[in-house]
Amino acid sequence: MFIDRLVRQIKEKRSNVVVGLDPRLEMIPRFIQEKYFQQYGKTLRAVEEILWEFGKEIIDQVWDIVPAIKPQIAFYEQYGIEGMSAYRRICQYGAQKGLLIIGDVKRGDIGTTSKAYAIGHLGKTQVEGEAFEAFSVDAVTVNPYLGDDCLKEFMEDIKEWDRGMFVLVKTSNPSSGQLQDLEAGSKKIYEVVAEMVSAWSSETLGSCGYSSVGAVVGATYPEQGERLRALMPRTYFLVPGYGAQGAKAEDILPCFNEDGLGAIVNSSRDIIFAYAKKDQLWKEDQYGEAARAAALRMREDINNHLVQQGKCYW
Ligand SMILES: O=C(O)c1cc(=O)[nH]c(=O)n1[C@@H]1O[C@H](COP(=O)(O)O)[C@@H](O)[C@H]1O
Repeated sequence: MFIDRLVRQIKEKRSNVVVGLDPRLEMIPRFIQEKYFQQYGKTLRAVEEILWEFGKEIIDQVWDIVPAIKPQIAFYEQYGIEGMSAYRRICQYGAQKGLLIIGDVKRGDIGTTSKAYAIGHLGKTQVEGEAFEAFSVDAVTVNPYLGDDCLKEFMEDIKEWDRGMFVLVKTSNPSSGQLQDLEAGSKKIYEVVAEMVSAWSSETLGSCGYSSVGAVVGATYPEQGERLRALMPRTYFLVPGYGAQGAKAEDILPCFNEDGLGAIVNSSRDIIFAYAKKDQLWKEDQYGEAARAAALRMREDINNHLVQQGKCYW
């Protein structure tokens, strides 16, 4: 099952780090941009190759030290078909390198439309009896705010194709409390969503004891993280917000269970653009090595904190 593959990789690599691929064109080293603008002109075709070369190098540098990468589709989609082509090439290459791919697509719509999203991003698209993997990845992020019938459609493809999903429960952004923290009867909205996710989680338990249906829980809200950990003991958390959004290792500790498992922590900008940080001495063409060093630092930071709490699996 997806979750067993994830936990196996976490243990083998002793790493709870997910590298987020959120490529911002203007931050990609100039020498890569110039190479392809010379070849293809200032076109979307050039951008496809720039996104591909940049992402491939990051993958080459981190595949052996992290269990998963999380390409954020918006950063590709904004460049149209060419951007989506780069997204697909990156997902396929990451999978070839043995990484689990979490497509950060944040989809969710009425049932029938969700089904089409699920087929495109998790399953196989049928054409006259022939099956094609369009963007198929190991897991996707899903927006649950249309309710259960939306999640049900993703569940079908998760079960059929052995995939996973991470459902937005408590997001990391500053305004996340505006709706998610509202009281609904005696509960907060995010607690109601957590109960929904927990129910779906129980249908896809792997042999590791966790479920292929996970939850997104922002690192920037440690108190809510603790509450959610108690509400969803068997649900794996995808925890964004470490690094650039200000969360530290101590903030993500409540998202882990006593067994040292239960959470994977994403960082995007701080890793992939580590070479450009003011306090670093990296040259532009060392951007991949800088990303590897940043991912290793993050792995050690989190592992040291887990050890101090007695929450480690090794
Ligand atoms: O689903 C997500 O991944 C996500 C949920 C959330 O609550 N907060 C959040 O930041 N994210 C994503 O996680 C990544 C964070 O990027 P950095 O802030 O650069 O580390 C972005 O791709 C966001 O879209």
